Parts: sequence; C-alpha cells; structure tokens
Amino acid sequence: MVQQSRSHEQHQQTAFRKAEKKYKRLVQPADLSDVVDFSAIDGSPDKTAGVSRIYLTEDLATPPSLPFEAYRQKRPPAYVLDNHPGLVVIPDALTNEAQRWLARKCLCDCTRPPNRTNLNPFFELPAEPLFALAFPRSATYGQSSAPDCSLMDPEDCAVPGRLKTIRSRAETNSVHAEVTVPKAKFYTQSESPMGLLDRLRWCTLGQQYNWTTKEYDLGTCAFDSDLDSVMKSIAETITQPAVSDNQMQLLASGCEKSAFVSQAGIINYYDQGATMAGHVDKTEENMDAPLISMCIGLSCIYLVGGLTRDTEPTALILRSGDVLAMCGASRLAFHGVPKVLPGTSPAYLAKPAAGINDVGAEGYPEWQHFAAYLETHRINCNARKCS
Ligand SMILES: O=C(O)CCC(=O)C(=O)O
Ligand SMILES: [Fe+2]
Repeated sequence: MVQQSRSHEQHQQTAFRKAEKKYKRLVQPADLSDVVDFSAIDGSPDKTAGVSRIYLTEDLATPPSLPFEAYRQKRPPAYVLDNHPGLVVIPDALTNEAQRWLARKCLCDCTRPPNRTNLNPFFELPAEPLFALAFPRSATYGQSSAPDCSLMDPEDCAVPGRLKTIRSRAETNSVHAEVTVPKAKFYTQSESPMGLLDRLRWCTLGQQYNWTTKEYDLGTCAFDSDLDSVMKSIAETITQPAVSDNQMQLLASGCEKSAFVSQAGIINYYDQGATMAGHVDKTEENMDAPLISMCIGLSCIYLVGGLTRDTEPTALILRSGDVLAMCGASRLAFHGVPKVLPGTSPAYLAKPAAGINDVGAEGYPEWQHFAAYLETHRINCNARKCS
C-alpha cells in the first residue's frame, strides 16, 4: 500500500520537481556529467549537445565611474541553450576586482535600510551594514578609503518619507502588517550581528518586492548607481544581435533594445545548504526587458525549464563571476537553484593578493572576512526593469 502511494506520488511529480530532488540530493564528489558546464566548453561548443556559442557584436563596457576593469574580456564567449531560447550565459565574465567590489556591494551597501531584507519583519535593524557590525575591527567600512568600496551614503539611499510610508501602510493594512511589522513574540528576540548575517537570505533593491503579495508594493529605494551601471552595460551588450557559431546567422535575443535601467533587484545569499525552489519571475510589467544576474562565491546547479514545471529542465553550473541573462522567451521560464556546491569558491577570492592582474587587492585590508564568507556562501545579484 505504502509502496503504491509512493509510486503514485512519483508519477505525479513534474519533470522540474524530479530534477530539483535529484540535484538537491547530490553528494560530492558528484557525477555532473549531465550538467552543462560552460567552463569545460572552452570555445568548442560542438562538443556540448544543446549549447551554442554566440559571438557578441558589441563590447561589454566597464562603466566610467568604476576605477577598475569590470570584465575579463570585452567580447567574451557567450552561450545560449537550444531548448531554452533567450537564456544567455557569459561564463567568468567579471574580473576578480569586479567580483570583490560586488561582494562588498552585496554584503555592505545594499543590506542597509531602507532596502529590505528577510530579517526586517523580525528585527529592528541598525543603519550600519550587518557585515561591518559582525566584524567591528573593520575600520575601512564606513570611511571609503578605497574609491571602489565606499559605502552608499544613507542620504543618497533614503527616499524622504519612504520608511514612514512603509510603516503607515503596514499599520493600516492588515495584510502588510503581518509581513512588515515584527510580530509581538519577536520583539524580545535579540541576535548578534554575526547571527543576523548567518540568517541573511535576501535583500531587495530599488522597487521593494513583497514576497507575500508578489507585487512591488513596499515603496522604492534608490538603486545603487554603480550597480545599475554594471547591469546596464551587460543588458546593452546582450540585447544587441549576436552571431551564432554553428548557424552563422544573426540571433536576435528576443529582448527589448531600449535602454535598460535597474528598477528593482534581489540579492540572494545562499549558505551551503540553501536552495531556491523553481519559480517564474513574472511580477514585472515589462517582460520584454532582460533580467540580468551576476554570481559570486560558491558555484551552484541552476535549473532552467519551460513555461510549466512539466518541461524537462536543463541543469547548468553557475560559477563565481558568471553572468546570466533571461531574455525573450526565457523570461517566462521556470528556474531555480536546487544545489550549492561546497568547496567551489575560486582561489582568487580567498587569496586576494595572489593574482598578478589583481591590482585592487591591497585596497581591501578587510578582505579576509569577505573571503571567509564567500568560501561558504553563494551570492546572486539580479536586476529587472519593471515598466
Ligand atoms: O540565484 C540565482 O541564480 C537565481 C535567483 C533567482 O532566480 C531570483 O532571484 O529570482
Ligand atoms: Fe528568479
């Protein structure tokens, strides 16, 4: 009887759910032979079934406001998947410095109020970055000693009256109140900055996403302008036509070519056991604009499927420095992260001074703390144009 209902359950499982379960269960050293690994393609796309190399026709341009090169190559190899049109991956696109800069953005600047994090409903969060409070000897956090790691001035970040707006909405609307106001039982709960950092799972940028209503209805914060510039430079390049290797024809990515602007974003913080269940990002009114996503720290298995969970997903490895864009049809595709792969953070992130081209390393005296975090975490930072 038990046997029967189990097999019935298995029968009911969608293709996406089956793949999620399979990869979640992976133990290392794992057999990843059925996972697309762009780093192993090495310019020979024909060896990997279902993957086509595309040749970018525009340079990836480092925003002028950044004092370092953001991209390893101006026209790096980029790839599309035959079964998932519109999904573009540029493996290892970001320089070591850009990855360090992004880590600081994600762990310091962006977690500060008025941006919201998963911790907001439970804790009164300080104005200082949790990361700086967790490592209090870090004299450089608030003093912008290096031009590329200065913290966002709270004045720039705060939209006058915004916090007040959120509070008053929360107080007057019972649906929002559940989400935005700490429940009474949590008022007494205190947690150290390190404990809070451990519990950090996401933070929202720009238009603040409400996970309960699935709307951008929690007010708007300024989107970090340098982060927006990087997202824009990627969006502009990948929405240009690209030439396909094996078809030798122009591939339109199916994306809107008008100027991208980061109106909303999510930073996801994954510890080694964390997963993200399959979902579609469809809250944005504008589904023609690309969704741009950058990864740092540990690698992961990323699943991309189709319009329903019944479509067999393709598993990819995403690594530190990889850029992924969901354009055109893939904007409506189910996707998720069933597995973070421990022990895969690149050596250059752990040893900042090791790389000869890594000229910014000495500007990061506190890097050891970021390095330790990235050794056991994956960070994904993504941006969307909503309107
Ligand atoms: O972590 C990732 O790569 C995926 C994140 C994602 O899908 C999301 O934030 O909507
Ligand atoms: Fe998503």
